[in-house]
Amino acid sequence: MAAHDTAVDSVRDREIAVEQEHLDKVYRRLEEKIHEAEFLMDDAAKRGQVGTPGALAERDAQVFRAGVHLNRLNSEFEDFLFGRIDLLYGKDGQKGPDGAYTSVEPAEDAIGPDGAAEIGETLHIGRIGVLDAEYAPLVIDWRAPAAAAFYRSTPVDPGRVVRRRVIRSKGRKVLGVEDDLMRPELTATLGGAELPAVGDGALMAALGQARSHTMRDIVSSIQAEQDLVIRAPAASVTQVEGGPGTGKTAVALHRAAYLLYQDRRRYAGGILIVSPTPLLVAYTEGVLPSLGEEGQVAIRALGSLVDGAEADAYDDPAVARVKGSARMVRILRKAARGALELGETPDRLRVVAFGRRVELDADELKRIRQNILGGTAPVNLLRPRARRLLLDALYAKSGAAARHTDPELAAELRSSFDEDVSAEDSFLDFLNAWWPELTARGVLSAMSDERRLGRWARRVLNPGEVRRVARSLRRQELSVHDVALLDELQTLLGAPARPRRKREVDPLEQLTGLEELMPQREETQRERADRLAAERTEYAHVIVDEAQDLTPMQWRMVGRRGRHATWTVVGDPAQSSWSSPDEAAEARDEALGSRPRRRFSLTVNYRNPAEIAELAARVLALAMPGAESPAAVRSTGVEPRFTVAQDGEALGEAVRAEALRLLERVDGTVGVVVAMQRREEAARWLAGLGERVVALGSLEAKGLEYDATVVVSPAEIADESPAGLRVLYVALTRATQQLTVVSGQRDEPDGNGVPDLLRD
Ligand SMILES: Nc1ncnc2c1ncn2[C@@H]1O[C@H](COP(=O)(O)OP(=O)(O)OP(=O)(O)O)[C@@H](O)[C@H]1O
Repeated sequence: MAAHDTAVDSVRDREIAVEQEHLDKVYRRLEEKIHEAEFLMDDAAKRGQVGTPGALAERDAQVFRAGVHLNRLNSEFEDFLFGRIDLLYGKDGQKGPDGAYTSVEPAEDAIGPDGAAEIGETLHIGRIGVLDAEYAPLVIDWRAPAAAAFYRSTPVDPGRVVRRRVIRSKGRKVLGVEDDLMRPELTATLGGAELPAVGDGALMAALGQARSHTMRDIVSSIQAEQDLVIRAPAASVTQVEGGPGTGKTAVALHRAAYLLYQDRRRYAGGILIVSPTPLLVAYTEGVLPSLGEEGQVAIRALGSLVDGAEADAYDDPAVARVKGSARMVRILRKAARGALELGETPDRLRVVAFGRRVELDADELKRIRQNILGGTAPVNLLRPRARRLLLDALYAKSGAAARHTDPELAAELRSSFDEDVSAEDSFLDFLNAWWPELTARGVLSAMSDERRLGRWARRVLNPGEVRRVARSLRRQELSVHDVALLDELQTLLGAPARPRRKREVDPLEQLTGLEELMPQREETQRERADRLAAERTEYAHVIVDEAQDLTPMQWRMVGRRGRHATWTVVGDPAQSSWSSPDEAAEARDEALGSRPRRRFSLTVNYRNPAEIAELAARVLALAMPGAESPAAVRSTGVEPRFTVAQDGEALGEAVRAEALRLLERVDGTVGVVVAMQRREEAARWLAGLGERVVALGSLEAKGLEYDATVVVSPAEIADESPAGLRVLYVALTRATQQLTVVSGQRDEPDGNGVPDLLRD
């Protein structure tokens, strides 16, 4: 080893030892706190044995606090200290509108004339804050205002930061440090000794790591432009655009954690994160617990937003195009009302009142129905009105009204008439049949009858569209697009009155603190989020990921969940798989209303190496001429690979061989992206290759990433739908390291195997 390397290593070792010392101190403090918490619980349990109401209440409060504390400490114990900044002397910052400190300039005399500067303050940053026994911070929470400098400082705009350090640790052991000097021109000293810098920067180390099937948090390497979004004030709408791999999903998730930290009370109303697919939900939902949240956040796929529905099937593009379009609103309105006539609708009402037979015939009933439906109120909620108008008509027909002129007597007579008639079985049976309680599922399946749907969709859909939609609704399973229709129907029908669940009053149940501590009663974060979500119909903040993909009907569905919310909307128009972006934009504007918007854009691609980004840019130029690709932050020197296969069996063999080859070359995951109709076939091609490799339909690849990907037949993917080129762009931007494109004949590969669509 060269002398120079040895010297570097010894500096590194010394710096690691310095951080180890600090981490040890933090752990000692955490242990003290755990002992305190345990003592409190113990003490509380003893008091509990006394059993007086006062002691019980006190025990409850203490146990609760101790329990929460212990839970937090235990779950945050791993790897929670990750950063450090060394700052010049300066004034305390002032909070800007986004909660970050704005006044970050050093004091006037912080830097000497010769560029010498003494470090005035050192802050350590972690996933939660820890104070020492004197209440001085040992670690500050990454979301605290003072931590913003860790993310925002750059050599161009360093503020007070001289050195930013990322600390890597595992359990109690510090493994490494990576420094960035923000003011390399200074001769900075700390406690009289020169301030050293080691490592090549933490970002690159993070980006080069192998990918697993779940996303990691990026708290130790959030970049300045991302931090601005994460801490943007929650008022109104925060709109974020950025190309593939610019961290939109990561930023959206960290923003949820930040908002909760910053205003826990407000966001106890819940944060909803809407994701396009269950795969992306599964990929991202692990990120939040590691950020220390407690279940106020619900991550839902578009197909699971409606209670009781869990859809992940896709309609074929032609059907999806109709079902997602705002044209459906008119059809559903008709269906919700027309469905009243579906059963055996009686065409005559006969009752006996005051000893006489009174009857309404078909014409009279029809008029009454039209009168009731004149307004826009939800159909199920019109039932009381239906009852009243029927009674009015029966009363008028009975001639009883003529018997009394005295208003008081007339009113009495009328009410005893109503009582008489309403108690009659024949009247109740009639009402149930003539104005049945409708369910959204029932109406949706009524739409599967082609003739009926044709009537409801007259002048909205053409006969071909009616046929395809009706046929798709005859399938057993719900599709993702059906869910937005269900939600619309639920609004049009009005919720049937649901009996409120009564909570058993069990004194033990009320001891929330005990719940926290007893393992058998502990809810997982998922369960808690599910329960809170089920009880919630609206949220305090709604985050929409991959927003470019929401159809107009989906925007309406999501909009209902955030009528009074603030919003964060992240997306990339170039990745939109919806064929009519203008129509979707209109629906989005309707959902977001006139709230003011703040726009941000993210410009750096952290996922794809330059070699892959460059290939994808060719497709972007076809899909959206003039659109700019984000700049790739690194390059690997490995060019994308092209292979050619005949369609059919040879294609499967070529794909399998490529997947095997890539499995040997990367440590993490391999994703094989095929056109939607080849999904099942592709799963068979890859059978037995193990869990590291996954087959995906083109639409399922949204938002995900793999160490290596195989994109199968670009032409097939591009031809799938009018938005096919944009879907292909998504497919080509999933790899963090290596990409192989397998072409079939249809791709018209050239002599090098490069398909027509990907040629320069
Ligand atoms: N500051 C960062 N530090 C480390 N990794 C980062 C950073 N920002 C983004 N990444 C990584 O880059 C990858 C892409 O991020 P993410 O999936 O959030 O991008 P995206 O903009 O949502 O992409 P797409 O539009 O393709 O879905 C992820 O692996 C993420 O962890």
